[in-house]
Amino acid sequence: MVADTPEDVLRVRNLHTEFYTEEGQVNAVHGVDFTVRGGEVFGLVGESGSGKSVTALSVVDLVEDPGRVSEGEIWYRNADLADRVREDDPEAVDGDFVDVLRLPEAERRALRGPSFSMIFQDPMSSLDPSMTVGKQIAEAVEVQRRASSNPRSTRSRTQGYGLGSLLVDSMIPGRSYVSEESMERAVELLDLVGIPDAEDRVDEYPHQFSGGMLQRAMIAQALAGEPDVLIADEPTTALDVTIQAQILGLLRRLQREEDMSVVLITHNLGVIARMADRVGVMYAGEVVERGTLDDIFEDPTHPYTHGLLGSIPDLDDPAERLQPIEGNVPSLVDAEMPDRCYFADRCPNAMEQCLEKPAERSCGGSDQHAAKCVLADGEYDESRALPDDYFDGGDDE
Ligand SMILES: Nc1ncnc2c1ncn2[C@@H]1O[C@H](COP(=O)(O)OP(=O)(O)OP(=O)(O)O)[C@@H](O)[C@H]1O
Ligand code: NI
Repeated sequence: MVADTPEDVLRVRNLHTEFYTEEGQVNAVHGVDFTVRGGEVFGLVGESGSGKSVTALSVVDLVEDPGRVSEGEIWYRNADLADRVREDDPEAVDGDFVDVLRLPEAERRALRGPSFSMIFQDPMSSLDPSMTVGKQIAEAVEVQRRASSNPRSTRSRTQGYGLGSLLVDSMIPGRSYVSEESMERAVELLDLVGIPDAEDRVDEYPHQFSGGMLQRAMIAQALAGEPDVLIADEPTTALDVTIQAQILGLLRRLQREEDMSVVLITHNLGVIARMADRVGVMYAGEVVERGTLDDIFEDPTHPYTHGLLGSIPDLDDPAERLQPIEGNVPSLVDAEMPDRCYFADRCPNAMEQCLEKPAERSCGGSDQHAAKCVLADGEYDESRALPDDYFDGGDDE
């Protein structure tokens, strides 16, 4: 399938994910919109706590208690799935797209592997230390095989052959089953991700692998289901620079060769610059700016994006320049969230208009370039600037 303009694979709309804690409702993801196209790298960037991971976990249905997706739509393009679902729940289908948030639990879980797959900063969050690397990958292959052997049967899907239930099965001693074929595929996958002597290493345990090799093994496991979308959450943060570059190169190569979309989550704009086709910038649970790599790097609109890019030098204290933006990530506790632009108290360009919550506006430039900021379609007006001490002792600390 060759298309001139890549089609959307994922359309996330107005996503809200909240945690219900003793401190109150935490709005980790608060009205997030973004689109991922076929075969691209979509970068999600933002400071710690901005909601990148929770956004990703919401897509793959791994948000843990006390968290819950409370609102929004996650449209995933999959014609077969759309055909199957249409009859039972026409509301959940739009052309070839299915809103996965409306799928029954088991059906949703079954997407993990063949549709969406996720890798993390710590490979040991995905790998079991007590099982050989090869066997773990082979098991992930089995999941895919079972899924594709019966692609049109809603019934078999709803019985759930998600990775979770499979892992539970395999934990019963003697019950674990992987075919020779799957094991061979595991060797292929280890080879594909650049593990030398894959044939031998397939029988080794995770502790026999170096950090970089473990990361590769986790990627192999994530690829076993031949996912349409691979979500990589800070996949290289824990690695030294050389290995980091290798893993990023690997992800790029795989994304091209396997025609897979990658959602790359990082707080490192260097990684984004090197990898991403399009970018979403997150702040306080929102995507505050999105666009092509050029839009974001050459023509950033939101002062937060400027701040991340380091284009606002801190003249008062050069030592602080390593810290991207002054001030703290705001509280996401619902009751403490102000009814205005969440960035206004840190914004060098805050104006009276910013005391109202900004809607997303088009920035001009590429048609995908948009920002939740009054500067997207207006000029900075010094005469309406908020005084420097406006927020001191006000609704913020
Ligand atoms: N299990 C949880 N319980 C309560 N709050 C949570 C939980 N998980 C995440 N949050 C909240 O959700 C917000 C977003 O967290 P998230 O992990 O998505 O940030 P992030 O952008 O991925 O940051 P980092 O770069 O540090 O990984 C945080 O403010 C955090 O307090
Ligand atoms: Ni995170």
